[in-house]
Parts: sequence; structure tokens; C-alpha cells
Amino acid sequence: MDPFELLFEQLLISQQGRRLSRHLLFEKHKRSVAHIITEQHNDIINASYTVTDSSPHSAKTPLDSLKRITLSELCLDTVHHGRVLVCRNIVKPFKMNAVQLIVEDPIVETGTGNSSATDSEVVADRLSLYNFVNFVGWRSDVSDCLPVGARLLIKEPYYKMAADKFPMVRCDNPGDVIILSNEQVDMPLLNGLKWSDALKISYGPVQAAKFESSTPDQLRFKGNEKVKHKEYASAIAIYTQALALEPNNAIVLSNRAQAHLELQQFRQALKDADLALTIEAGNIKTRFRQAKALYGMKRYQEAGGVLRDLLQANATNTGIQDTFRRTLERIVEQQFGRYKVLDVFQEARLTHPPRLDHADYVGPVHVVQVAGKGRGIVATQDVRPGTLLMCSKAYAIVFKEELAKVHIRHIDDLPMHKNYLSKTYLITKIAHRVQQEPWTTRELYDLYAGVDLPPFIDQNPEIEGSQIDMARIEGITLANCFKPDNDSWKPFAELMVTSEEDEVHNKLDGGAGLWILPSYINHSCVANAHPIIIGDLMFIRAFRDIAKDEEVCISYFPLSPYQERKERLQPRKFDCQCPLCEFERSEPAAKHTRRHQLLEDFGKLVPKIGTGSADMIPRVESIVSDLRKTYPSVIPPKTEGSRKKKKSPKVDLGTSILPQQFRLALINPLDHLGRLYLLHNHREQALQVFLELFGLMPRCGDMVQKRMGYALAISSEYEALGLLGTRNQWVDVSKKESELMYGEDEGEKVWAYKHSVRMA
Ligand SMILES: C[S@@+](CC[C@H](N)C(=O)[O-])C[C@H]1O[C@@H](n2cnc3c(N)ncnc32)[C@H](O)[C@@H]1O
Repeated sequence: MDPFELLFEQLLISQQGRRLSRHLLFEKHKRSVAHIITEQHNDIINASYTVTDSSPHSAKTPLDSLKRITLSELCLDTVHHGRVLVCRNIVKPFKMNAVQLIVEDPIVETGTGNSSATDSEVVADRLSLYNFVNFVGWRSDVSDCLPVGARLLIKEPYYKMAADKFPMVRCDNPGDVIILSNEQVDMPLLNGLKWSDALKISYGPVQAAKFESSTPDQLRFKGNEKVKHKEYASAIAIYTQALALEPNNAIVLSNRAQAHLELQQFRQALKDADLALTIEAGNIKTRFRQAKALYGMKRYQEAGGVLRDLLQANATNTGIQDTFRRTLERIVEQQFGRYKVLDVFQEARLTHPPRLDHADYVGPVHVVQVAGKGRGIVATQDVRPGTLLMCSKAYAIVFKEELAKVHIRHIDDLPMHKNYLSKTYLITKIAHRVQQEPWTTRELYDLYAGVDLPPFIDQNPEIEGSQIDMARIEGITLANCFKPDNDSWKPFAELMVTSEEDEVHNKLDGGAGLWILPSYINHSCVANAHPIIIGDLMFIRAFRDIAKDEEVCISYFPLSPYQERKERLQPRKFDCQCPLCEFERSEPAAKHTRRHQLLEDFGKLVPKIGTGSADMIPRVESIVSDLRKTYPSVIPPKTEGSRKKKKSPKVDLGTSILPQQFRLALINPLDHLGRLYLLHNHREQALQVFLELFGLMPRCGDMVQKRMGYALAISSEYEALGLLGTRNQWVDVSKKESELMYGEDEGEKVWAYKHSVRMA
């Protein structure tokens, strides 16, 4: 450390706990910027989010009712309810975990021509804007959005001691920060206030009251440059400055619409395109942008109308043709629930990350109150197995492949589950979406947020401004997120407890996503519906007949023995009342204990079974035999004699769900036994085991997927025995299960595709 730095450090330490002087504020700021530049963290996505307390502050009082407070009046460790801080940014801000600025108070004009303070006496302090998720990674300069001289209003500011033991003004909710535009300088709150001349001294001829002095054209070119470099947020900020000078500039409006489209801010894009078209109605580029915005907002019919008009005048434009074709496909999906599932699968394999362009569909279901469960979903008519109940695109999603670049940075004493990369990143993504699209806040905040948070009660159909309530977003995420997985379904329910566990889980972290309508579906171990996630789309189909007004349930985890299911539900704090749970609860406790013991013994054998040693066969057979004895009506295993007859048993499609059929503890050991038999060429025994396994698995939850696999394994064994008729019968059974999962039209196609992919 050079002598100057040492001296500086000592100075800081001696000042700890006290407000930093302007000079030290600037020094500290400069050092942080230098640190960011050296570390070059721009490509790392910082997934940290932060809440100040268990319930982070977000101001609810309207601005008009707030009274001004100055920096010098702020008290430590206090949220200043009913107050608003008027301040001005005096540095190029940077972003680490938060956007960091230095702000100063205005000067009060006394009316005598004198001011209440001289420039050098004006109080300045640090302002940290957390959860400003516009930018990912670290940025040494974010002055495009918060330029030097920008005037800010901070609603109900929180003044606290930062980790470095110096105070700062901290704001957790971006909705509490108002960046004043040039036009807003006349608001009553600013009456009698003026700003010091210090900026001119530090930054040369900066106009303290203006963002930048350029012509609209200069700003447009500058904005276009930002677009070229894909810096869309900055481009929007610059176009906005241009529009402040020339509000009816149709080109700038149209360009800003394009920048919004790039950021998927469709509503803003539409607003700009609509306005630009009132000025210049015939502009094809702007009309096309308008259509794209409508498409992005899932207003496919309207988008189709605009595109049809455009095509009449521009029949050969391939871009418009392609968007029109896609729009028609979306209309069929949205209105009739007709998806080309196989195409969706292939799209998911080819798109990285697989965020797919498809419509949402709401089938014959709606949300109602369900006794003892809060809200739930019921069928609005009788539905058949395989019927698509809904298809939903994730509100936000993090795929496994995106995690490599994600980084978690610890700020406060974060609870351990926040170390779980994908959940943490998902929470910041959700916050980002709320910030970008505040009109989606209501549908998000209406979701169940866990036992500790009361229902969201803001009655506004559209919540004004962005209300980033990180505690609520966190609660909603933890209560409702699923793990994405092509062709799988695993809901994501576990909570992290220890750091060692986090380590293990981080390695297994497969991403996380939040889907709005599916979040209303309650759990049943013997669920009648099942979600399949392809890319960021969740398809939910009925697996059995569901009567009108019957509740639609999915299983939140794979079907497993009672004890395991009970443990999986424990963090969710409810007891499942499904017929299977009730049946198993009614069994004598001794049976559960015995099964549990046998499964533990089996668990210890698994590593040895993995070696494939033939010695393991009698050991597993013995455990299976003992497990059978713990169930009431055990089907006797086939005798050697009956197997010799090579008669195929009747195909049981398992459509009835009787709790007594569930001999779940047998599944895993039998699966291993079947594989061991195959490995040692005891094919007939393997066949008997697969047949039994198929019979053990009723049509619910993950069992359907497994039934498809076992039916196929059975068909291979019959083929080996030369019983081709029976083989074909089992191939058909396997395809039938696929139809349940992917629909009658597409089930067989997907089945063929999946098996060819598996073999490739
Ligand atoms: C994904 S949400 C389902 C929708 C929720 N019921 C609501 O009102 O928004 C999960 C929460 O619903 C409740 N829940 C789900 N299944 C349940 C069941 N079988 N019995 C009781 N409560 C259940 C639990 O509170 C659970 O944490």
C-alpha cells in the first residue's frame, strides 16, 4: 500500500461512524471505480439481491403527502416515514451490488438574495440504490441513466451504517426513487430551492439542471450508436432526452420503440410506436414495430390485423411474412390450445437458452377458493385424460446453462438459501421484470407468498410505478418456483439449511422458473394432472378423467414412500389429505417402521449393486420379499412354472387409482433387481419384474413417464422371446402413455422422436 493510501485508510478509520467529508466521499468513490475497472466484472452477472431487514421498506405514501427532509436531518438506523429527500447527484455513478452515487442537498433561498449555506457547506452523502436491476454485472459508469446533475427524490429515505462503518442513504425499492426530468423542475417541492455551483467546478461546464446540452439530432445519433452496441437501456435514456427537447419527433419515437422491443418492454414500445404513427401514419418500419409490440403483448389478433394490412402493400417483405405466419400460429395456440409439441421440443433443443416463442393457453379451468387449501384450480367442464388444461410461459426463468456466469456477492448476513444460485438469480430476474413491466406486478403479487406474508392487498388493478417488494418476491419465488427441465417436471421445494448442503445443491442446481397460472395448482400425491416443462413453457394435462368442478392437482415431487413424502411437504407446512396419504396414515406404525428400516438397508446396498455383482441378486430379492410382507395384499410373485408357459399377462392400464395398489417402497428395489437380472441374462425374471413394476405404477405424477419406459422394456423382452404380437401390444401401451403426456395428436410423434433421440 503506498503511503498516500495508508494515510487515507487511517484517516477513514479515524472517522468511522461519522459523516464523511466531501473530499473523502470523492476519494472513496474514485477508489471503488478504479477497483471495478481493474476487476473487469462486466461480464459477470451479479445475482445478489438484498433486503435491509426481514421486511424491506417500500414507501406507500403518495409523493404529495411527503414533507421534505435534508441530508443533515437524517438520523442513523431510521426510515424517515412521511418524508422525502430532495437531492442532486454529483458524481458519475457506478454499480456494484447497488448503484452508488454521491448526492447533495439543495440550498434554500432566503428571499433576501442570500442562501442558507455557502457551496462548500452544502451537505453531501452517499446514496446506494439497491435492486436497480437495469444493469447486470458491475459497471464503472452508469451516468447514461443517472447523469451528473440529475435531481432525485428519495421517498421515505433510510439512513444506515454501511458495512464499511460509514453512513449512507439506502434505498431498496426502485419505486421509491424519482429521477426528475428537465420538465419537472417546477414542482412545488422544489420551490425556493437552488443548487450549489460546485458541479461547475468539478465537472466543467455541466448544466446542473439539464442532463446534457445537445440537439435532438445529436442525441438521436448517440442513441443509435448505443443501439448498435446493444446498450438498449442507455439508448432509451438518450432518446428520452431527445424527446424532452422535441416531443413529436416521429423518428426518435420509432427508434425508442425499437430499443424497447429489444428489451422486451412491449407496452412502452407500443406506446412509442402508436404515438409515432399519429405523427407519421404511413411509416412501414414503425407499423411493423407496432405489430411486434402487439405480438409481444400477446395481442395476436390485433398484431395479425396490422400485419395483414402491411402485407397488402409489401407482399414480398419476408420479415413481415414470417411475423404474420408466426402470429397465425400463436392465435391457434392461444384460442384452441393446439401446439405442435414435437416442434416445441425441437425448438427447445436448438434454442440456447430455450426461451420459446409461443402463446399461453387457458383451457377448461379456473381459479377458485378451495376449503383448507387457499385458492386452487378446478375444471369448468368434464375433461378426458390427455386434455391440455393450460400452457403457460414462465414469468421469469433461469436455466442451468445460464448459471456458469452467475455470481453471488454477499452483502449483509444473507440467509443461506440465498446462496442457491438459480433461486437468487430468479428473484433478481423477477424484480427486474416488475421494474420493467409494473403492470404485471398485480398478477405476480397475487400469488401465495408463504405463511409469513399476508395476502397482497393493494386494490389498484394496475399498481402505479414499480413496487419492488423484495421480501414478497422472495416469498412468492420460494413458494411457487419449479425446476425447469426438458421433458421433466421436478417442482423445486427444498430449502437450504447449511453451507455444506448449499455446496452440494449448487452443483446439482438445475435452474428455476416461475409460472403464474400453474402456481395456483395445489398438491396431491395421487394427482389427476401433470406438468411437463419444455424450454420455458409449462404444459399441464389431465392424466385421468376430471369431472366439472373437480379440483385439478399436480404432485409437487415424485411419488415416494409415505415418510419421504411427509418430509418433502414439511417446509410447505401442510398435510396432504389425498386418499393415498390417508390410507398410509391409517396403517399400523410398525409397518412404516419396518419399511423404513428395509429401505435403509437397501440404501446401504446401492453402491455395491452399482458394481453389478451377481452376489447382490439374492440380497435384493430378500429385501424385496420382506418389503412385500409389509403390504396388505401382496400379489404373489410368478412361479417358475407359470413363467415357462410364456403367456403374456393381461395388460393392466392402471387407470383406477386405489390406494391399496400403491406399494411404493417396492419400486426402487425392484427396479434395481430388474436391471441386475438383465445384466446377468436372467431375462425372464427381468420381464416378470418389469411387468410387476408397470402394475405397481398407477397413472399419476411421474409414474406415467416411468410406465412409458417400463412398457418399452417389456416390449423388448417379449421381442427377445419371439412373442411379436405381445411386443407390439406393449409398444402401443408405451405410446398411449406418451399421448397422455403430450396429447392425442402429438403423443406418438413425440414418442418416436424421443426414442430416436435417445438412441442417437
Ligand atoms: C403453489 S401454491 C398453490 C396455490 C395456493 N393454494 C394459493 O392459495 O395460491 C402452494 C401452497 O398452497 C397450499 N397447498 C397446496 N396443496 C395443498 C394441499 N393439498 N393441502 C393444503 N394446502 C395446500 C400450501 O400452502 C402450499 O404452500
